Order: sequence, then C-alpha cells, then structure tokens
Amino acid sequence: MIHFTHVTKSYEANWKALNNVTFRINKGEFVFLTGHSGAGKSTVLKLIYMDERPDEQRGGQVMVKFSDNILYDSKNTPDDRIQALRRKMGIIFQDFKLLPDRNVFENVALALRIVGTPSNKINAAVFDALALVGISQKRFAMPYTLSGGEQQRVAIARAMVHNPYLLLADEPTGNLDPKNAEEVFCIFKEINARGTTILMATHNPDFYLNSPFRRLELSHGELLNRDIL
Ligand SMILES: Nc1ncnc2c1ncn2[C@@H]1O[C@H](COP(=O)(O)OP(=O)(O)OP(=O)(O)O)[C@@H](O)[C@H]1O
Repeated sequence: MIHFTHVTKSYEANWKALNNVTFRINKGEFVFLTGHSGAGKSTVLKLIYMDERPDEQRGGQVMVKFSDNILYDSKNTPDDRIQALRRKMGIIFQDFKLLPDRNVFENVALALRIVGTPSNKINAAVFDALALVGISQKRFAMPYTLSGGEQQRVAIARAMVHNPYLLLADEPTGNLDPKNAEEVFCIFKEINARGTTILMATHNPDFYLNSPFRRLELSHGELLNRDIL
C-alpha cells in the first residue's frame, strides 16, 4: 500500500532530513515507525499525506496505492488531488487538533459534512465511530471538558468516520498517561483487526518491544533495519 523508493527529503540545502529511505507497507499491516527526536518520523508521515514531497533531484518516489485503480504517487499527483488522497486516510496527531468550538459529535461529523454526506448517513457513521472508541456518552460534550485520553479517542473517531484504508498516527500517545496510552493502543489494534492498515510513529518501547508488528527504525534520516521490503 505504501512504497518508499530511495526517498530523500531536504528541507535545507546540503542537509537531508531523510536520506535514501526505501520500504514497503502492505495492505492490512500494523507497522511502527520509531527513532530519536528529529530522526525523520513526521517527515515520513508528511510525505505519505503529501504535505511534503521528496526532493526534485534524486529524491526518489513515494507511492500510495489503495487498489489497482486508486494510486497516488509523489511525482504525478497534482496539488488539487491531495484532498482526495487524504479522504482515503485518517490522520492522528499527538495534540488531538479538535475544533474547540464544536462538540464531540460535530468534530467527528465535520469531515462528512464537508463532502456533502446526507445527514442520516452522517448520524449512523458518527455513532459507529464514537462506539468504536467507547465515547458515545460524551457526544454532546465540548472538547475542553474532556480528558486528554477522551480527546484523543474523539480524534480517532474523527479519523475513522469515513472508513479509511489507512490510518497514520504521529506520536498519538505522547500526551497521555500510561493507562490512556494503553487504551489508545488497544483501539488501534482493534481498528487494524477490522482491516485498516496502520502506520504509527511512537517513542514508546512498551508498545513495539513486545509486539508482533513490524518496526521501521529511523536514525538521522536513515532507515536502520533494511529487512523491510
Ligand atoms: N519544515 C521544516 N523546515 C526545516 N527543517 C525541518 C522542517 N521539518 C522538519 N525539519 C527537520 O527535519 C528533521 C526531521 O524532523 P521530523 O519532524 O521528521 O523528526 P521526528 O522524528 O518526527 O522528530 P520528533 O520525534 O521530535 O517529532 C529534524 O531535524 C527537523 O528539525
């Protein structure tokens, strides 16, 4: 589903945030992305949701392939197709990024309203997504009244409401205490078991050391483990 082929990304001249990174993630996998602060984890995720592109000269290629007919690659995807790409994935950040002036239901519903989904379908999809993360009872609450763990669960519901093929998570448990972090990780495992591919950037070894899932480890912009094709 995700193919990085010799990807190099320089934000500044003569300095590579990512250097010649090649890996592949298959449909249905759960993969961790690890590495020290500044190793390039967020850059990998931004290249997948095309907030960034590889270097023009010898930057390699990022390809995201959802099916035989639905394919986005960094060389041939114009800027005006990026929204369509992002509608096929869910993205979760460390700091939740909920809209402070909308309640839980509206935060989750918004992505569907924007694309003109009929309200009966919105209601059903939002209820399903809130049930998935176990927070239906808080649907009328405003974000500032929720704990960090609850806010992140709303963010997961928002990311999942349109049934994405792929879930990208950038340090999703970084602001949570261990109990909430574990709960969020369990929700991710459930989402993956239902078929969504997951790439999760994390610093937390408790997740990846005792886990059957594959790990891509970055150090100073380079991939350390190369048994990942
Ligand atoms: N827009 C930018 N302009 C210049 N440098 C950048 C930019 N974005 C990232 N960098 C640099 O690229 C390197 C990789 O950053 P990135 O955010 O991908 O690392 P990370 O592994 O996600 O780090 P952290 O765990 O701290 O979030 C860092 O040295 C960072 O300072």
